[in-house]
Amino acid sequence: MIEFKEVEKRYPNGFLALNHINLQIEQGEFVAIIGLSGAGKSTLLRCINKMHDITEGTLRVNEVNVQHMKGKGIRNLRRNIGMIFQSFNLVTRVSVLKNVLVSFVPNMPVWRKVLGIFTQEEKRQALMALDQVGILDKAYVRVDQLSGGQQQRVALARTLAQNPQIILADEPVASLDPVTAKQVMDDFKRINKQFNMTIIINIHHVDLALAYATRVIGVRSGEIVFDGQASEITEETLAFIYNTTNQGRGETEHVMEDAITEKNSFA
Ligand SMILES: Nc1ncnc2c1ncn2[C@@H]1O[C@H](COP(=O)(O)OP(=O)(O)OP(=O)(O)O)[C@@H](O)[C@H]1O
Repeated sequence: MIEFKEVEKRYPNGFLALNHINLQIEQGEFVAIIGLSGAGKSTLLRCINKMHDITEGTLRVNEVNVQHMKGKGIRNLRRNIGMIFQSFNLVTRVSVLKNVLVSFVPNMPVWRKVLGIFTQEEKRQALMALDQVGILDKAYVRVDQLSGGQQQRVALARTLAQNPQIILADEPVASLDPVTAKQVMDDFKRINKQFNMTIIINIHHVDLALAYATRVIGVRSGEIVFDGQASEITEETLAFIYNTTNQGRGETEHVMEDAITEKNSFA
């Protein structure tokens, strides 16, 4: 379980990116985090695996307090939490299989790391992970010869080989075409069901969020303004999350007004 209690994240420059975050995510949930650009989605996600440190409150992952973790504790936390990025983060000049085998490196003795030697069991696990995302036939192909969707699947296989309980995905389909994006979301859904892995995705495509996630968290200006089932989301809720109602004046409106004022001052 992931548990935020009154969490705040203030960046070193003083900017308050997260405020009053109270959240419990149970093992096996499929959660989509939505909100405007700059709302705090990535910050929220990256606090979970300690890529960012929270500045107030408590954050626990499987009952363990994350903010006091150091060295080995952080490595153990990250072994249990896979992370997927929009940019795939693969080594493109080497084979798909080598990229997946890298997931075993944190557990390897130094001499094996230096020599890049992997056991038969590690190779078997890496190939199984590739099979789970449907690209086993690409195992010996160089990553730069794959499409964007295939590369994201390699990234997913690398995370799966690590056998985590939780997968955090930061805009995993943002750079993919709609059909490929759907295929990658299908992979996430299948993995979520098959292995009861918790999946938490930051996503700009609201239609995909509603179609795939069972729970949706709406973030606006660093605060959670919606937390519920995807089926509960209405047009009004979305307008509120995305700040397009009369309830709040969005930054866009200010910018538009400033632009009009500026234009008139030149008239
Ligand atoms: N290192 C940093 N120092 C100061 N402010 C930061 C830092 N990183 C992010 N921010 C600010 O924190 C806010 C939240 O950023 P974050 O990246 O979490 O938003 P987001 O909702 O993920 O946006 P996007 O959808 O564009 O990725 C933004 O206003 C951003 O400018």
